[in-house]
Amino acid sequence: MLNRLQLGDFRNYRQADVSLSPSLNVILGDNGSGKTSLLEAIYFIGSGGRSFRGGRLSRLVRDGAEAATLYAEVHDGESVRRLGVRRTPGGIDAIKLDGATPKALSEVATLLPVLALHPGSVDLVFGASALRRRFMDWGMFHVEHEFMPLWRTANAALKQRNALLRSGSINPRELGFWDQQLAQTSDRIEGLRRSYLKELQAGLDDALAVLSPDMKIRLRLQTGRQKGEDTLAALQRLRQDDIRRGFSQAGFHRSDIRIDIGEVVARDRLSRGQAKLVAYGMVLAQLPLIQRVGKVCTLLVDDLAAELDEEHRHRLLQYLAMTGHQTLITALDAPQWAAIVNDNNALQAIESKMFHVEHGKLRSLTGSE
Ligand SMILES: Nc1ncnc2c1ncn2[C@@H]1O[C@H](COP(=O)(O)OP(=O)(O)OP(=O)(O)O)[C@@H](O)[C@H]1O
Repeated sequence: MLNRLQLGDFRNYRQADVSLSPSLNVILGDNGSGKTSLLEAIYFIGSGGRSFRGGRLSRLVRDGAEAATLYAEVHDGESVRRLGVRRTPGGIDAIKLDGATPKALSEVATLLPVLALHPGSVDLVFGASALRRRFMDWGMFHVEHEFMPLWRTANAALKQRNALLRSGSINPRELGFWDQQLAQTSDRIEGLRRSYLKELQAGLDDALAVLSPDMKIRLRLQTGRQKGEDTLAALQRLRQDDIRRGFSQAGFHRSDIRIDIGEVVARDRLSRGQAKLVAYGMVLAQLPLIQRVGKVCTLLVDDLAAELDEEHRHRLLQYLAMTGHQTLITALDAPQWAAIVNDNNALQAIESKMFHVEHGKLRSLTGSE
């Protein structure tokens, strides 16, 4: 979990230094004050340099500044690790972990597992398949040791096969070799994803039992292949079409999570509000899986009041109070937060910290920092 975060020239923050509670952290501030940016900084560190809101990453650097700097003290269960990152508008140009220099921020992404519930989360239901693939692969990356090396091998095979398809002079034996490589690694990834989705389903059932007890959602891996066909057979069936298009149409990179409600595809049936609950449920379903391998997640919850009605906000907070993961949650002001917490005894019992942010200046309302 994240103990301490320092920011320099990140979005509208010139400087910030914050010591976080291991349980609940409430960030209060008006619209445009810097609440989301704080969550975004944490997500950036934990996700290997991504943002959960769209837009160009070059905009993370404060206007007029040369580079944004982020420094985090992360408790990884055994000791405190110190991570520093510098990002210029052009990209990350320095990383330090306990004095050493990792090659990429993604190399240290196991350090701080972060999940976010935010206005874009609903895209897990309505958005493109790539988002759902990334979502399940994120979980496997944290819980399944074999996954990352396997994914890298599969990705290399995919690149080689695609390059060959586009080369204009295709040696059938060489293509056959890459078919085998891509098919073998894809089938193994598919096996891991199927097991992962089974566990995720159990977590989703638990989360929805609190969030929206009447909603029964089923998750299944969708491969896009014909019934009874394995990846190698699909690659061979699609070979001529792949050559014409210049890319591979079967493999690990085409899987998707099919989300059903009853017998219907959820995105064709659910309202936007219901889809948000499903998406939140899916994100929360990752928490127990991460916990099982001895890790603690940092959960970022942005703009809850704008996202859910009162009843579902209440239910979500009830669930969060049960999870025991480090949470940061934003709200406009103390009365709004009080209304959100309302009579939630479980939440009131949690040791929390409260912060206020105004024009990129953060101050603690509970501690001495
Ligand atoms: N690169 C940048 N340099 C300076 N300011 C920036 C930069 N990028 C965004 N901002 C500004 O930072 C401010 C904080 O934005 P942020 O999204 O964190 O606000 P927020 O408190 O979450 O607001 P809301 O409640 O409206 O969601 C905004 O005024 C935004 O215009």
